[in-house]
Amino acid sequence: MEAREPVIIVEHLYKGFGKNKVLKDFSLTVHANENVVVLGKSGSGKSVLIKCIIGLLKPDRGRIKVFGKDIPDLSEEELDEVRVRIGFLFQGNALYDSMTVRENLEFPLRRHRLNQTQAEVDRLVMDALENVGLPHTVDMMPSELSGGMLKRVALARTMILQPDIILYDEPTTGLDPVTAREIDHLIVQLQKKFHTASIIITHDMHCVKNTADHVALLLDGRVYTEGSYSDLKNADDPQVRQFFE
Ligand SMILES: Nc1ncnc2c1ncn2[C@@H]1O[C@H](COP(=O)(O)OP(=O)(O)OP(=O)(O)O)[C@@H](O)[C@H]1O
Repeated sequence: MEAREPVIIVEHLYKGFGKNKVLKDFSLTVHANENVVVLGKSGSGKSVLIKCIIGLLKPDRGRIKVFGKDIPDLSEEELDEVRVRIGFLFQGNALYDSMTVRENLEFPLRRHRLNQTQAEVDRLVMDALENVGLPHTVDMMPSELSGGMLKRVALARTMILQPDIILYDEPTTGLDPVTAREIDHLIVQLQKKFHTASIIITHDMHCVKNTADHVALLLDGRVYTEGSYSDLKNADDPQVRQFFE
């Protein structure tokens, strides 16, 4: 993809549940090869935003375009074609406990690309694990891995279909500070290597500092302010400052 090509465009998005108006005139653009952090408090609507982007929730109003396609207008088949190009790193990793690391990584391949030989599958699994520095864990069970290793394996599984977009849901939550910084580093490393566009949902300010090309602060359902990490860090506005204290 061209470096500055917009891959996700959200315009004037409104989404509520009854009286609970969660997103109100929310707009955001993510370009190819760009890490955009959406910074917001718990319950501010970050997950609702992600679900609208991947077409799991229909907006009440507004436009969402991914790879130039109007998401709310797509059929389920068309949505599946878009979703294959979007990787998702879940907060809880979503690995299958009863499967080995290898089987967990093979899972998306078997689901989406049915005509690969076993040798090709093996190579893709090992490449994906090498990208996250864990080739030696291939025959281990998730229960044998630390929290940081589980996150890396989950990221390898997300990357195995070579997505153009990765959506990270609080990638460093629950990790110790050293491991959290390793995950930040890995996010940036993978972005540089594969030129993916990402939305990183977090309220970990170290993660913001280390990964963000652009930060959007979600407050009261809309982008309250946006800019670089240092733009936000140097802001005098108390609504922005609270995230740094
Ligand atoms: N399917 C739904 N039906 C009704 N209300 C919902 C639904 N999904 C989300 N909400 C409401 O939308 C609001 C925002 O929820 P959301 O999960 O997006 O928050 P969040 O910013 O991701 O929070 P957290 O950081 O705690 O995960 C909450 O008030 C939640 O109760």
